[in-house]
Amino acid sequence: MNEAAATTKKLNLVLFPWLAFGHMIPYLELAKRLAARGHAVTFLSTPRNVARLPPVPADLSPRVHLVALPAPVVDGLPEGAESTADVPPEMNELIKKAVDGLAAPFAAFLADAVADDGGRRPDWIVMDFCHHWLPAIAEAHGVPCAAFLIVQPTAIAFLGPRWAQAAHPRTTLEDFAAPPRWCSSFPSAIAYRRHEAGWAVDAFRPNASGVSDIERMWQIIERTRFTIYRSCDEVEPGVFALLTDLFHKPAVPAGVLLQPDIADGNSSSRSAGARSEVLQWLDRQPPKSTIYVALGSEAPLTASNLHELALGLELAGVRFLWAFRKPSGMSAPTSSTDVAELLPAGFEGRTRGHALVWSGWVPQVAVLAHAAVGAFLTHCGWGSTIESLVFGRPLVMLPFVVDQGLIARTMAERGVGVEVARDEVDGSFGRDGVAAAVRSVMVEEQGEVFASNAERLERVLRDQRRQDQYMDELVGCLKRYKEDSC
Ligand SMILES: O=c1ccn([C@@H]2O[C@H](COP(=O)(O)OP(=O)(O)O[C@H]3O[C@H](CO)[C@@H](O)[C@H](O)[C@H]3O)[C@@H](O)[C@H]2O)c(=O)[nH]1
Repeated sequence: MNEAAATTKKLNLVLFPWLAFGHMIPYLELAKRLAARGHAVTFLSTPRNVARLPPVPADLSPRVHLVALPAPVVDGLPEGAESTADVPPEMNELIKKAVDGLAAPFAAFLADAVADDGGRRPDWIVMDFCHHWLPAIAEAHGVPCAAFLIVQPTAIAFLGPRWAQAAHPRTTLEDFAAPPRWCSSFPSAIAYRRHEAGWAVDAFRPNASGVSDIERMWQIIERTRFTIYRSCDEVEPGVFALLTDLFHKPAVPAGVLLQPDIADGNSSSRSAGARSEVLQWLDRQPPKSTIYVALGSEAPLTASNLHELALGLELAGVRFLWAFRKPSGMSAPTSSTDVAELLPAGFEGRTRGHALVWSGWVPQVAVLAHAAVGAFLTHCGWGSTIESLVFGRPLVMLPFVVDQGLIARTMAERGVGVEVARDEVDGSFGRDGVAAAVRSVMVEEQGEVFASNAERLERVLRDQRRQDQYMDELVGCLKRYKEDSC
């Protein structure tokens, strides 16, 4: 193909995320950006997940095909459970078994697409961390694969490639509480705390799905041509060069993948009543007066953690909007009375007037875009952290599992927030620590430093031209690496 034809050629891509909405949504954002550049995308999942995805804008929908593979039956998985949102966190391994059960339907889908002479042959398959069986199927049909990982790139470097684990084996909590030798460019503070490191220890061990998470990820990175990440050098300077070096494969940024119209708070502030109720409450609060509190759905909070958090917010004496989730192991609150029962006695009465505890879905991006929000108390999921940075909201950080501790350390190093003080060994925290962290960001003088650092990063990340350039460069890689395997 000559150079001009290669530049204009439109690609046909298959995107296949992990069965979790925190993964499907950024994959859909990637799909939309590829479709906006004229490429065709087939988005694979299972029937209930496809039905629950947000709609694709009409101008892009002709080029984004949502395809539902039949959901496999997995022993122990409740009927209709097709994503991590449908099961308690301890059942996530069964969702991985469900992913593995998609190998045969995927093989049939690919054989059919490759055989089709109507132009459905994929140029690329882009997959998530857990589809370790997929590259072999794709190789048999001569279709190249790329990985798209939506956790923090710094955390992937910290967990390291296979050779690093062989050369410097890590098995204990202490091992993961120290900076790895292969990340000498990291600030020394970037490591798990002992109480968070159990997640990393477990990730290196085979789990109920039969394969460890790290083994899945290593195979994906090793057997694909390059790895795409949801981040950019402005957020994590130097990490892409480090990852390319560590894994001997190109590590390519996709940018922050935040929809500009949502980013401006438009589309998400209309529609469903529950959404607008939260935003209407924010409309009545003064500018930058309110801290938004949300700890994701996976945080292993205990009832006592929940009380200390509540009492800490009360003690801080600032306005707050709390996207309330029940601690795992308890049944989900269905009414405001249920929520009140999970909170300290009298809490709602004492905070009414300057706080809203909301147990339904919160339009988080629109909330973070709202002028009344001054900071975000977060579990440091990568999606939440990026959303906060794009709107220049400083962070009060309470990380628990996966990459969250490493994200918190990275953001503290960048000066955009502070962690809630915790016991180093058991991870417990108290109301005084919560109140001190909230006040240091929302009330005290040093809060201005966090806010101005966050605003500086916001300005850089809102440069849409730069973000578009990341996507154009990614498309360039898809074209280049299709011809020359790397
Ligand atoms: O009421 C809600 C609840 C969630 N969200 C959205 O849901 C996403 C949550 O994503 P994230 O912050 O990444 O949280 P989790 O899904 O809990 O995070 C898991 O996945 C992340 C990768 O995305 C990892 O970094 C985390 O460690 C892991 O726990 C965000 O886009 C939120 O805006 C809402 O809009 N409203």
